[in-house]
Amino acid sequence: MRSSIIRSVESTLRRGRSVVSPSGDHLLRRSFTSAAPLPERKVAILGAAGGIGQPLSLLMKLNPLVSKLALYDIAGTPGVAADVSHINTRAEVAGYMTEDQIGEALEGSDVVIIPAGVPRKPGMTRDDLFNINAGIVKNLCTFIAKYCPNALVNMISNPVNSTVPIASEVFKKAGTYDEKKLFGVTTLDVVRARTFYAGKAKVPVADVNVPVVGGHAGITILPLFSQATPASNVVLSADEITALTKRTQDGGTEVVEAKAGKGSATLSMAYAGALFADACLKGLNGVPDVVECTFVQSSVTELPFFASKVRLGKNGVEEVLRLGSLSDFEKQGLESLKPELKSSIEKGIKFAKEN
Ligand SMILES: NC(=O)c1ccc[n+]([C@@H]2O[C@H](COP(=O)([O-])OP(=O)(O)OC[C@H]3O[C@@H](n4cnc5c(N)ncnc54)[C@H](O)[C@@H]3O)[C@@H](O)[C@H]2O)c1
Ligand SMILES: O=C(O)C[C@H](O)C(=O)O
Repeated sequence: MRSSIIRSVESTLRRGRSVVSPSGDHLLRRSFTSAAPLPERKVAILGAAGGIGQPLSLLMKLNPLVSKLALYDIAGTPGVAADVSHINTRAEVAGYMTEDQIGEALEGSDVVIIPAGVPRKPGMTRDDLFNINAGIVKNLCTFIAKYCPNALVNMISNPVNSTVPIASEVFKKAGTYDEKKLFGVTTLDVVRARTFYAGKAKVPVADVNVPVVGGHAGITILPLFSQATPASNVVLSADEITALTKRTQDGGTEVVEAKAGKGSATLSMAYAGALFADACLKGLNGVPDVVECTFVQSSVTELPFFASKVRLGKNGVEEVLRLGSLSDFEKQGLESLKPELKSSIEKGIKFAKEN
């Protein structure tokens, strides 16, 4: 017997409503209150045949805000595109492989999501991926500047703390940089913080919100549990907050170790990437009050890039929100993360300038 949730998803899709919401906790929340036709929106995924790329392609095919889905990878895209294209949802799917097809994949894109590059193995830091992924990201961003300079770019490839600055430099060189349109995807940190907090605070996970600020690597990931909602149903000790913070910071490593050499988070990342892309599409479509944490050009601290809550709108970033009040523990965490984040940002900028 078909469950009521499946009937509800189907009827939501028929009405052209959003299936995933940026807060991730109300799967069927409507993105529009009127029955106005949805605008055409093209999404391109670069690295679409990979561990993240495949489930992300599936989730974007399920998103009724997407009218065209372009799947690009250096290998394997025809199979992924053929497979996903059989799903009876709105998005028209096309697969592209090799650089002579990347222009067609990118042209007309509103949002470009980049999960291209190598993942970690146990014992590695995200920065250990720099040597390979910096070149991949730089090359892909050169094509973005050429074929879809106005697209919102969602950078997933690690190390995000460096790949976002690399992208900014490539776009600056090409004369296409718009700081409102470049995002490091840090949604997985928020997804993890929500899950871990709900377990300890004994509150329903679907209701939880926790801002995560800073960057996306180790101690640069700073969850603000003092701002978590709803309030905990049990008193959380300082030790418990420290443990929750550490678990959020080490969430990626927890998965890398559990996968024991077979890569890093792919399924939870695809979910998080789909939430963030959905938020970008809603912003572009004029849905009000779409707020997500993301790593962007920022003046919230003295660092040129920083993750914090950002209001998304028709042009991408509408407003970078301030951090709000922090506990003493979080203030300390903020000061401790700055040197590492600064050096990762500078490393990315230096690479892009010299190569
Ligand atoms: N931001 C985050 O929170 C987050 C979370 C998880 C993983 N990641 C990062 O995402 C990246 C991808 O992870 P994965 O598990 O999907 O890896 P994967 O190896 O499974 O897939 C990567 C894909 O990228 C493709 N690729 C390589 N070079 C390319 C190029 N020049 N153009 C297009 N495609 C190219 C590969 O063919 C492969 O299909 C890694 O760098 C990983 O560290 C980030
Ligand atoms: O940990 C990784 O290497 C992948 C990703 O950044 C994550 O947070 O899961």
